[in-house]
Amino acid sequence: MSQFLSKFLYITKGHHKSFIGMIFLFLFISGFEVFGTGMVGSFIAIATSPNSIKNSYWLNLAYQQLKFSSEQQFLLVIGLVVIIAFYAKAFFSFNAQKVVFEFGYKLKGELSYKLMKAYIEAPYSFHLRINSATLIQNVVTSTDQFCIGLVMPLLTSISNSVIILALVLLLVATDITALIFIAMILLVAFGLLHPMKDRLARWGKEGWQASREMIRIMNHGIGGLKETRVLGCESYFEQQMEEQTKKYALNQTLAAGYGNLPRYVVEAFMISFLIGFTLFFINFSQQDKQSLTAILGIFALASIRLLPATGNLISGVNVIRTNIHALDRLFFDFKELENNNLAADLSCRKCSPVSSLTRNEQTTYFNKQIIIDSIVFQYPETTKNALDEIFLTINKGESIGLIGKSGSGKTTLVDVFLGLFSPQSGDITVDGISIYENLRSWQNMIGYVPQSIFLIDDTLERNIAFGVPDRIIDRDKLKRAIEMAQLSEVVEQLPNGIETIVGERGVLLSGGQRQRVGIARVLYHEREILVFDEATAALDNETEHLVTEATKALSGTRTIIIIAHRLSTIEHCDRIYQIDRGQVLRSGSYQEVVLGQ
Ligand SMILES: Nc1ncnc2c1ncn2[C@@H]1O[C@H](COP(=O)(O)OP(=O)(O)OP(=O)(O)O)[C@@H](O)[C@H]1O
Repeated sequence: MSQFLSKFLYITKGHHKSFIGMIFLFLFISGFEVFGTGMVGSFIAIATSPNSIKNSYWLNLAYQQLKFSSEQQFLLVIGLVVIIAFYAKAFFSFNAQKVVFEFGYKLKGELSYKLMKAYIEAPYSFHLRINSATLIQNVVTSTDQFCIGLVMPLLTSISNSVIILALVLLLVATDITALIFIAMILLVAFGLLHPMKDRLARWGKEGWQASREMIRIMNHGIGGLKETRVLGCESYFEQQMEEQTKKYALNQTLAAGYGNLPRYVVEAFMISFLIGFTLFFINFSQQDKQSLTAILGIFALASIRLLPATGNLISGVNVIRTNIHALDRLFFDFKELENNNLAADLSCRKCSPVSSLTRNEQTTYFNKQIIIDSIVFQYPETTKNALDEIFLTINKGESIGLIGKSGSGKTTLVDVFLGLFSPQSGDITVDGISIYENLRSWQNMIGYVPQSIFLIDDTLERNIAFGVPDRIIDRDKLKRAIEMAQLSEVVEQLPNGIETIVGERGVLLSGGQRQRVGIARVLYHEREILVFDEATAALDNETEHLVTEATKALSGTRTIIIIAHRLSTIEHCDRIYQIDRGQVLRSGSYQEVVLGQ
């Protein structure tokens, strides 16, 4: 319980005051509820026997003090008080419900946003370990389950508990025998809950896992649709999906179905109690039948209210148990990301906070030379260094070619250079200043064209001016970038020019066209240092020639680093580094390194 509480308080940081406010609101409403219910008992008692005014201390006091002239008049006023109390209760309950919904959905929105922000800003290494299906599942479903399946039921359960407690007190004040019966019923009801606790949590968790698997299977089957179709392995994914949908349906059915079981049992118990109590009263109590009518009046009404409140409380607790895994998931991710960021900051030796800098601000200046100085980098859970004291120098305006066998460390070197991985030792300096002093500023100088270009399902224009709001897209810059990336002809042929939607991951474009969009993107963003990771791999010979010409034209004005498999694309480079097992094997001009002259 204390663990639940500490996790809950951690996730709902900043909302604790609203929680306390709502609890007070529930207390206030239950006051109306109990007062109204108590008055109904008195109303029935006076209606059936006007003498009961004299038998009750409070009724008699009110009757005398307010100077009523007749019992009918008193009954009329009590009736009106009951009606007003219930209308007021209905009004406040409706608004309290609204407050609960507003709070729950607002919290869901906030958590989804916070989680997305935490994921997108998480160290790159975090994303190498976690499947994107889990992230989507957490942002969309786990936040839903936490807010709608845990926070809201928790609030309504608190409200129901307050009502139950108040009604029980009212019943106990009416007749002490009731205390024993009520205590027994509640004990049995909660006793029924206990053995189901772990099962409900398990069903909830397995249902969640099945829905995460469903997203993963969709990603795999549809994401690789071409391969799926050509290999004819649709049934493989269909079967996997069928398995998971069945698992999901089974677990959800069990959780939802058994979650309601105690409610029905309590209902049956309550009726047994009413009948049992009446029989007990008739046979053993010394009081007259009229007081039985009055007592039963209160009990019947209290039961009408007590029943749903108890049923709702039990269902609420069960819903919470089913969704408790969402609390664990969110807590785990928020904590892990917090620790990761802390660790990243610490391992980033001289790192200063970078978030205050926007993407175009720059405090790093590059006039002479970049030195990659004895960088050592090892991937987590591996024993070998992917980069082993690698040393490179890059002068401003130079074009550098990186070559080497597959697995030699070229991509890792570029990832460290881009600031995605923090090295275990060594440094990267720009004119003598470490890039780790302000990583964001360093990244603001770099444009990157990866092996596989990520295109959003949007217009060509938004894909090139990636991440720039429409209203500040610079059309001249866009036109220049399109021309330089040899895309003008492609744009002319597209049905809506730069307004053409390129489809998910750019499926409406050819591989070479996608690459050129990636190149146009870095050119649009006018970064000083350009990194091409096998950017020409998907180009046909003619386009490759055109793009190489374009990059060649940038030589001297930009500093360029190219990882190339086709040696012809780096012929024009000022210097070639041959990488082998995370170290520089050879360096020099194209003639020296590639041709061995
Ligand atoms: N996420 C990772 N976790 C563990 N090891 C990795 C990871 N990524 C790469 N490696 C390993 O690091 C080494 C260098 O890989 P890298 O991708 O940098 O090579 P590369 O020269 O770019 O290869 P290629 O030309 O095939 O792209 C390889 O041994 C590879 O297996």
